[in-house]
Amino acid sequence: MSSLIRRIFRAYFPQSVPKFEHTADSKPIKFGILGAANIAPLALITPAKTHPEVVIYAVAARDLKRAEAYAKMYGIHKVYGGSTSYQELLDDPEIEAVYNPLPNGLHFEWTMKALQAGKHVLCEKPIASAEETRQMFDLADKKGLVLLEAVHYRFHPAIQRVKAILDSGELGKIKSIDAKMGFLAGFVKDNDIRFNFDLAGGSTMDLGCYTLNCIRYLSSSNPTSVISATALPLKSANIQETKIDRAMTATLALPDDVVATLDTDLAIPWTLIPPAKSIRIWVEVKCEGGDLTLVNFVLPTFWHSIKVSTKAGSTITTRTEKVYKFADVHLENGPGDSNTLDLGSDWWLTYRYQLEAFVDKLKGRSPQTWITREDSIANMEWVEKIYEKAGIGARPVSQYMAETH
Ligand SMILES: NC(=O)C1=CN([C@@H]2O[C@H](COP(=O)(O)OP(=O)(O)OC[C@H]3O[C@@H](n4cnc5c(N)ncnc54)[C@H](OP(=O)(O)O)[C@@H]3O)[C@@H](O)[C@H]2O)C=CC1
Ligand SMILES: O=C1OC[C@@H](O)[C@H](O)[C@H]1O
Repeated sequence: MSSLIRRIFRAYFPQSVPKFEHTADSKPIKFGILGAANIAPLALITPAKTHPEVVIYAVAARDLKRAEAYAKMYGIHKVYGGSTSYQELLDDPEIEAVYNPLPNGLHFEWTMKALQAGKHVLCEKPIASAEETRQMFDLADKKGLVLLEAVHYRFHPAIQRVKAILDSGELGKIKSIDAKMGFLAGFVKDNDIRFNFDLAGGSTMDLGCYTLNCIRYLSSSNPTSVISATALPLKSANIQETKIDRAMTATLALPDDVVATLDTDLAIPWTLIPPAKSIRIWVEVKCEGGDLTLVNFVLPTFWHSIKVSTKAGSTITTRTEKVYKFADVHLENGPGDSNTLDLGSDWWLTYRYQLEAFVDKLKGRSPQTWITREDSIANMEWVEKIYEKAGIGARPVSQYMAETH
């Protein structure tokens, strides 16, 4: 328990760990944030405090007062406010990298504009439609800029350890993968961007992008078909949006007779949750020689558990692993540099590992993990196929006519 509290404390109050000071020579990368977004403190501002090569330099918000209050609260030097503030931030020559945590439906427009302005971009998940994603990476490539979809959980050693166990053959061939992510009702409010169809909301976009990504990552494959997909609409007195999937259940066929299911829910009814399942963020892989379950694959820093059961005849042997930093992990032929084992601390959030990789890429170093263009595009293709199969259609694409040169 004490290490749980210590991890959470250090993750949220990185001032408590040995500090570094930026010097005139250190020339940190100046980041600008588009929007005074709820997620930015956890996903970038706090992780940046322990990265010696990063400074969160500016924030833009549609309302100046909101931008000012946000900047004050998080110690951000420069503020842009008002209806033209996002573009003004992009035009700031001091800024080298832009974090785009806008609603999903605005990712395409503002990432394209950021790339046009010559900025590297860390764009929140789910990145955009598959076709838009292609255009975003084409432009990034053309401009020689870094673009990364913030699929943060993939940068953490816990999921990489799970992948290494599966790839090692210890459990034999994969038969099925079941990935779930959901929140109890009330966590997401009716007016949240996640329940707004025009802003490309829905649980498959918000949570399904993780579960699908996890299925694709652990199986090292893309689905071959969507066998079934059922969307549950949001039943709310305030929202009559039938195209918003409060919840989605989909079954996917994968190569080699692997079957996967994903389950997402932005408002799980309280009565349906037995206490043991109250953390509804897990992936379970059944193999010919045993099973593996990772509980809390998305935010493993706080707490997670990797349970591995191997079968030998009628004997089942079970062990539990926890992997908070790379030094804890056995990654045979693991990805990235040979100094992987030195990377990270047990309190590093997935976002801190992700920031390390983003900066490494930007500096021309070799990141420990990367989410490739192909990975981002394939994930969105299958999100769209799930929506089509469920009969509620893919999310609307942006009306923004991008300059692509
Ligand atoms: N990586 C992760 O773990 C997480 C990722 N996310 C992703 O981050 C993104 C933002 O999520 P979250 O921080 O919860 O979102 P917020 O509700 O905080 O919205 C983000 C910003 O969007 C801006 N915005 C611009 N136009 C609109 C509009 N028409 N309606 C509403 N907001 C608008 C607002 O900017 P302004 O301040 O200028 O008004 C707001 O600050 C999403 O893509 C989500 O999927 C979210 C949570 C976790
Ligand atoms: O990690 C997350 O948890 C909460 C979700 O609603 C959010 O969008 C997601 O990225």
